[in-house]
Amino acid sequence: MRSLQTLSIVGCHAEGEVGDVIIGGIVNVPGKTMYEKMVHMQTHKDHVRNLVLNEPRGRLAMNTNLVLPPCNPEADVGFLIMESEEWAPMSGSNTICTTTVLLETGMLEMKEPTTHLKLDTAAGLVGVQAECEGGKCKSVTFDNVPAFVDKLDLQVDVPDLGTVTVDIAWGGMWLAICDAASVGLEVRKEHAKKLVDIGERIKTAVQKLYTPTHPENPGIRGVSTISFTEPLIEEGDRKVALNTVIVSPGRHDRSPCGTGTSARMAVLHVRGLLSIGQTFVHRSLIGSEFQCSITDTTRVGERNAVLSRVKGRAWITSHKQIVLDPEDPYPEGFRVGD
Ligand SMILES: O=C(O)[C@H]1NCC[C@@H]1O
Repeated sequence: MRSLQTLSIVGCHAEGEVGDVIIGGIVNVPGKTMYEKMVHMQTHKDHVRNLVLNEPRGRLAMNTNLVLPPCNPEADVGFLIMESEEWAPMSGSNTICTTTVLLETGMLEMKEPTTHLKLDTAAGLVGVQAECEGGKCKSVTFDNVPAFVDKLDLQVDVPDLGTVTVDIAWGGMWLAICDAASVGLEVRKEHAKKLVDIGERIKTAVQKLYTPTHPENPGIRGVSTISFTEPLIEEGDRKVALNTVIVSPGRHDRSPCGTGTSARMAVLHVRGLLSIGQTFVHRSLIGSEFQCSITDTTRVGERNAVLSRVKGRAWITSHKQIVLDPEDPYPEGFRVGD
């Protein structure tokens, strides 16, 4: 069969959030770093992201990862992350999916009971520890790039809503973090549509007001997602909280969101609510969990930052090939906004 593009993909989800993985069909991407490769794809090959994520091949609530040889000599493998509106520098659920696929397909050697890997991402090197048993990757723990607070209590005027207070933090992506109760909402499925609607409106207002910039890479700028949070509660010696992250153009992350979790841990640490080594469990809208902690503090440029560890699970859901017929009238797919 003739095809303008043939991509071999392993379907996967981490704690409910889809992170498919392209394991074949794209031979090389120019660039000396994963960040340069990401920018190359963004600039010259964004049609790949559209092809896999838009209808009729994709859908709004999913991501796709592209496995590549690493640039950093310390890394075992590199990967780029495609989300509905952007190429993300880093993503927690996608790290867990990509690791699971690499090990369960034999692309990288699985060592039981523990496989240690270093993944090269556009945001930096991410250390991964996979607990493996009987050929299954039972869980993936990753040491995220340093997370830090950019602004606490930023006041933003949101049309038809009023003044909303958010924290701005970096956890591999830039997030606005907002107490759900402060806008009259709760993190539960009954409020899912309202959370999306109000979340997108707050995020747009934040984007107009303020642009956070990564101190080590000025190309990484601007808030991508918003996390609505419920208060921290104590469960024995663990701290537990519910959150949901709204991913543009308007849907819930099904997982607790790894980048959001690291960003929230940075905020909790600065506010004196989470100390180094304490277990933090972050729950999603569907009740799935990441087990997390702060392992240490560090510096990023002039800022205090935390080293955060996040653990979650992923499952392979399919093996498929995506093709593009040269006569397909929608080579980049479409969205209808419903
Ligand atoms: O886990 C995360 O970091 C993410 N999940 C999908 C959107 C975010 O990248």
